[in-house]
Amino acid sequence: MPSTTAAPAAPTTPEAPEPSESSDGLRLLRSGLRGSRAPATRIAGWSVLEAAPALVSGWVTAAALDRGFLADRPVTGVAWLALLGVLYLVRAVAERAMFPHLADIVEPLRDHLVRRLVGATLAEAAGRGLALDSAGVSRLTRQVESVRGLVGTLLRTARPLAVTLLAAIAGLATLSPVAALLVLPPLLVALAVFPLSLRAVMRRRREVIIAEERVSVEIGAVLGATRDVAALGAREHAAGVVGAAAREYTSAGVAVARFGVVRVLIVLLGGHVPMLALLVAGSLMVADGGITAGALVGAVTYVTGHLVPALQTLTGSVGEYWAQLATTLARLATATAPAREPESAGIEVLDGTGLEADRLTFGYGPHAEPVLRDLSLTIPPGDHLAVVGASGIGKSTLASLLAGLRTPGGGEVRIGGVPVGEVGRRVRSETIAFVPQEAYVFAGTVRENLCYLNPAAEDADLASSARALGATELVERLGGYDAEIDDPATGLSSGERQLLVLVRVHLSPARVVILDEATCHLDPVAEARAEAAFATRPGTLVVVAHRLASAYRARRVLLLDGSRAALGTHAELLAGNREYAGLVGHWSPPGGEA
Ligand SMILES: Nc1ncnc2c1ncn2[C@@H]1O[C@H](COP(=O)(O)OP(=O)(O)OP(=O)(O)O)[C@@H](O)[C@H]1O
Repeated sequence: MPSTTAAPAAPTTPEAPEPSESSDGLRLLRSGLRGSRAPATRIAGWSVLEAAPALVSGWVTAAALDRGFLADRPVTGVAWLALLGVLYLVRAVAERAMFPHLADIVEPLRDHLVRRLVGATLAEAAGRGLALDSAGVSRLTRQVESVRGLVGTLLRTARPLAVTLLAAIAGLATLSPVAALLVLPPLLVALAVFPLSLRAVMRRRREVIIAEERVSVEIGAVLGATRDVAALGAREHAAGVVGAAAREYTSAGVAVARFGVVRVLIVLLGGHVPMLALLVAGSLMVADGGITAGALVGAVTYVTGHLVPALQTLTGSVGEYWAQLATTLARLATATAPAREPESAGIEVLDGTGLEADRLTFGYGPHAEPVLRDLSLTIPPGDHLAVVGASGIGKSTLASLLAGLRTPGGGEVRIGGVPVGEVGRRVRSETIAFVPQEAYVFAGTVRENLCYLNPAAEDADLASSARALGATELVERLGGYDAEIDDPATGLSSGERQLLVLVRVHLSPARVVILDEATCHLDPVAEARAEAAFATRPGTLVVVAHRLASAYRARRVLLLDGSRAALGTHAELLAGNREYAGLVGHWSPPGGEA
């Protein structure tokens, strides 16, 4: 996908999903389950067989007692119980038969989420002109795996639980309506209270998950800055930051544990109170002949064998799984949502495209040593500047600051006299094209790829840009402008992808082009041709150079050297700057390019 510019990336601090995010999560789940009707119907069919023991267990127990053991016919009693045994075998077969259909729901869901996630991440990288956040993708892919696992687990626990509850209630109501009247009211109240309590429990469980993440983020930040922590004597500060996160985690865990009492109350109300009512009122009714002893024991079987365990599972593991699922889905929904335009559009008209860096300071992290410190620089419209310096000195960082992709810690970057962060996103992306080393070509036609930043481009413009970049042969080899590029990752070499992206940017309206090692996979001749094509195109060219030739070709060279910077022509720097002369010497081994 194209490389262009946009607003700086927001920090990714974990936050509790808002209710709207939760419903976004549910919508995401629904969209992932949309094609699952057929396996769901098959699972429902097997669930009927699975429900058989829960449905008839009370009936069979009552018959075994009334017609068998209590009527002095033990063989009949055993035969009834044997029938129950057979039904449990049937249930085992049904559960086994269901597994492939569960996979038919869970695996397409996973594929759907991964597709959404990768698509959104690519679109984000293309829209912001930033390198692909592969660490973020892999973190979110783990969350997709966790959704897949949780949905599978819920299908294996919550589904049979619902089936058992319904079957046991139906069995009890038909076995003894009187016993059902004793059991159902408190059970239904408990079932009605459960969703209300679940919201509160879920909120607390989410807080635990978020607090846990915060602990790992803080530990990661401290571990990543151990040298700075030691150098600045900030051990106590670091310990305090991690300690605060750990305390937050502990208190969130304690709050969840306290809420465990609600779970006990629901099981007590829905399971044990009916049980007590059955034992007290039922024994009186047996004495009166209102209910047989077998039916009473059958009713007790429904309560102890099915309803109490179902309530325990519902308030325990199912609630836990659901809380985790809702949290993870909300995160994924946020991560896969299409990027929203900022409310305020920013400045819409630029008075010129001159770039100014004014006392620019930037460090990765609030306590990290700045990569750039107090750097001032003016790049007039039409300039051709090469940025050079040792590896890791901050060339790419400067390039992304100039493009407005990062927010400086101090100072500012202006374009046309306006702080680059205040320029509207559309205007900025039309004015500045930032081309990173990683070239994004998306699946689609050659034309769609080349015209992404200039959809109105005519064939003549396309041909002219392709010719200027030396990409005509590549376009022909791909089958022309309307040929499909099915698999850019494997069907094109890195150099070919870079060439296509360079044509795309050459064709764009951008009047400031920043090439951040965007030609590193081209051979020196192709690279020279590409730079010449941009240098002769109207506008400003900034090249983060990885070969001496780029500096040699540029009108001016900026040498970054730790906290200092030197600016001049290649010849001026070579004559007057020892570091630059050293860099040129390092760059130009005997017989090497220059
Ligand atoms: N996202 C990041 N988080 C933390 N540190 C970073 C990040 N990106 C770069 N750095 C560090 O900032 C410093 C400057 O990096 P930068 O990529 O700007 O250097 P560079 O001069 O472009 O290097 P190279 O020539 O190797 O590409 C390096 O020490 C690098 O490790």
